[in-house]
Amino acid sequence: MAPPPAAQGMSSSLRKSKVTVVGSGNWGSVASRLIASNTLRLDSFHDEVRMWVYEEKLPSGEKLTDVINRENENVKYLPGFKLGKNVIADPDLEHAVADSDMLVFVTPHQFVEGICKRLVGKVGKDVEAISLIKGMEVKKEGPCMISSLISEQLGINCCVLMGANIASEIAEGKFSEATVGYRQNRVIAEKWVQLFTTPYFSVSPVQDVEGVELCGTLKNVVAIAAGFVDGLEMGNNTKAAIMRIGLREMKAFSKLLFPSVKDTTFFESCGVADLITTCLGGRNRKVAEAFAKSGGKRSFDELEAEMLQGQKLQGVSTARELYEVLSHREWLELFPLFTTVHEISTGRLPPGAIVEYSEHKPNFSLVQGSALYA
Ligand SMILES: NC(=O)C1=CN([C@@H]2O[C@H](COP(=O)(O)OP(=O)(O)OC[C@H]3O[C@@H](n4cnc5c(N)ncnc54)[C@H](O)[C@@H]3O)[C@@H](O)[C@H]2O)C=CC1
Ligand SMILES: O=C(CO)COP(=O)(O)O
Repeated sequence: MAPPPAAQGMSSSLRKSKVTVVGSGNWGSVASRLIASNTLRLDSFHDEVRMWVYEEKLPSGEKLTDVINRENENVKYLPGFKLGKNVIADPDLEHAVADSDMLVFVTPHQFVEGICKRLVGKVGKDVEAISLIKGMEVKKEGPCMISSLISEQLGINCCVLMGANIASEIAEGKFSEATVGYRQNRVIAEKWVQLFTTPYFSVSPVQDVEGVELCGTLKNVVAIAAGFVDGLEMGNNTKAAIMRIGLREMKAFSKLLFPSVKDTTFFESCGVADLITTCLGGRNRKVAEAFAKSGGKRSFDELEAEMLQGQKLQGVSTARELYEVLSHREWLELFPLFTTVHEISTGRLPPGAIVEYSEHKPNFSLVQGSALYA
């Protein structure tokens, strides 16, 4: 008879686990740095951390991977911070994950499916994964969370880590919290907590993968709305109103999609705290502010390329994906803020519509018997 999940976790924890980080952007680099400080300290992990790099040429003509391995620094996505000598950058995806027991996925969400396709059959079934990726995919069958995509394509378990985690602040060692969402195996969740926790990075496990991941995903759409408000100089009260309405839509949408999502998850770092930090200091907010200042005349793609130097926004594409789900299920009227963000981002409405539209009360009767907005 197979041992119970807890016992499986115990026996695997006796071996040293090898960790690979799949992704090397701004958060990917900071996550690698956090992890590498812990694998050196903790006996249960191999010291070396592999970091898969989507290879690119720098203006100097050198390959990014070569420079990272020479300087021990991701000069493009996290300049000014050493990663730790035990971080090895690897441009070969299949090689980077070979022999790893623990995979940390941290790329912009639009690239995950392609990455997973390349990894099918290359990852053992007992490998554990965690996704730090905020976003979702929309399939014919409906929305698919990134952790499910990883799990289904690779046939492995996948937890999530989300939270109020602006990467540059964590790189500077400023105190932050994060939430690990897990499905059943608490032992595995604790192992991820151990791998990420430092004196300035406090991680708590919550048994609610979908709730944690939807919080991280949906707050990026609210941050776009907050950026519009900033660009139009509407003030703090309006921004707070947008955040409140946004949080309410986040909770309602999450529970419609997954009734198992817990109310308490919205009070964890992944919930209200991430919403606040992203609406105050995130990239989605910043670019949306510039979009509104331009009166919607400059496109998000253009502003992203100009302002973020290779870093990627997730909020605009998530708003589009969300809109697809909402219109397919005839839920558009239930989620006026989410809907309006997409309509403004695509130029169908002017930035000022963010307030005119999102203050409308949703039509509760559309969801029969639901106490979603109670
Ligand atoms: N940066 C932050 O403060 C935080 C980011 N996140 C989330 O982490 C995830 C990853 O974001 P970051 O690490 O910040 O990335 P980033 O936005 O800084 O960098 C973009 C990354 O995408 C890579 N890339 C470009 N084209 C690619 C392709 N065709 N295939 C694969 N990779 C490609 C680039 O090489 C680079 O590593 C996102 O879902 C984001 O929402 C979560 C918390 C904080
Ligand atoms: O997710 C984040 C903070 O937790 C980062 O948000 P941005 O992508 O808007 O910078």
